[in-house]
Amino acid sequence: MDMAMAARLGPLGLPHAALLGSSAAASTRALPLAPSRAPRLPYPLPHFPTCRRPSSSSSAAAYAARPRPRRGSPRLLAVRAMASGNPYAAELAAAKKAVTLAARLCQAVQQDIVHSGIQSKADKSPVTVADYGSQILVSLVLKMEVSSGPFSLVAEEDSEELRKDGAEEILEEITDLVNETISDSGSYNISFMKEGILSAIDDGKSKGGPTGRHWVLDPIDGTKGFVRGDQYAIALALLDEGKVVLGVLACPNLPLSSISNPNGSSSGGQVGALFSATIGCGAEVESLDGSPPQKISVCSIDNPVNASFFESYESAHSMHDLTGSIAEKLGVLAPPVRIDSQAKYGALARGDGAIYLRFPHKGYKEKIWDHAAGSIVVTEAGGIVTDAAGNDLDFSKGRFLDLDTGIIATNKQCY
Ligand SMILES: Nc1ncnc2c1ncn2[C@@H]1O[C@H](COP(=O)(O)O)[C@@H](O)[C@H]1OP(=O)(O)O
Ligand SMILES: [Mg+2]
Repeated sequence: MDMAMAARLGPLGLPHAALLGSSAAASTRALPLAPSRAPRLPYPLPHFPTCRRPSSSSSAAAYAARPRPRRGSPRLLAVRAMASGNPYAAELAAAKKAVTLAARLCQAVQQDIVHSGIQSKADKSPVTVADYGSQILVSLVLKMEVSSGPFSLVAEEDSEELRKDGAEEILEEITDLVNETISDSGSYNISFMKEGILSAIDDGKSKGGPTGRHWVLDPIDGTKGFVRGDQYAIALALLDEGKVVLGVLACPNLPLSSISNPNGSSSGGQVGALFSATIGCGAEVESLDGSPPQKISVCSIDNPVNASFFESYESAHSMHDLTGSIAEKLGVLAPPVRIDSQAKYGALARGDGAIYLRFPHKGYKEKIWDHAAGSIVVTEAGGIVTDAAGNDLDFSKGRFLDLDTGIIATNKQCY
């Protein structure tokens, strides 16, 4: 970086040199573990038939007549979208449905990991199952719910490992878990064979780019937090002509009430938050169990002395010494709040804290699925998300973000 650039004031009113400079230690406040919830699915699961369409006419009639939640057809949803003035309302409804289903699958697996103590062993297969399972569910639900135009999904996983010899058992587990989650939800009378499961994963191979529409998915953002039994998110966004136009963040372990005061819960300790935002329509939060959405906005703190700031729980993901130093220069007095995943963007968007600082170690390339959903949730809540040089994040360049300076999210007063 040249001296002229370093001398210019950057985000947070600091010179760029201060944003990219060196260290100061800081004490931390980590978000306490979310209260555990009873698993909704056993794991590992018993094996189910891979196709469960009812065969006899009487069981078919009973199956068809079972109580199911009401949902609109894609055409009806599109009409509602136009009527409500939100041109992406159908996509938003589909996105919420997709991540809610994926969150159920992930919660079941996380409960099993935590209860069995698997996280202390080298066996990563439960995480793998949840990662793939989440991506498959989101891919399948989007394809079933959003019928207009070609389907493009930029997502983290592909099926290469699952197609290798020796992966049959884990593929069967994933297939069963996906089918069981769909069946339990009561939303669809359908189940999938292994080939359908593999191709749903591979739908996520899109390269994205500046033209057309692309869904962007991190099936489990914050894998480390997921394995620890802590925070993680299912993050889904929609790009239209290179811009993020919609984002949803399912945060199954995030308290519904503010985490700025972990002892002062106002919603009975309920966990499981679903953040959503559509361009020009603001941001909302609702419970993953289906409470009505409520508008959210970033906090109005204008003096960093009164601010708290978020950063990665993992020091391998963001340089804690650098962020500590930036916070010190800003005059922030509170210790950092360290939590995993894009749950940080959600918490910032509803005003739980004022600043999120992310400075990965040199050489790390940020992927678009790690910021697309979170950034629109924050900007639609009235906040700002830029790189450390003050540039907007550019999601139109393919699977990676073209930046190497770190990311800052905050409200307009502190920026
Ligand atoms: N070395 C790294 N530096 C920065 N981020 C990383 C690194 N390794 C993985 N990540 C990603 O950082 C994100 C989590 O960041 P945070 O620390 O804010 O929770 C995840 O997307 C995680 O990937 P993954 O989604 O595979 O877990
Ligand atoms: Mg991620």
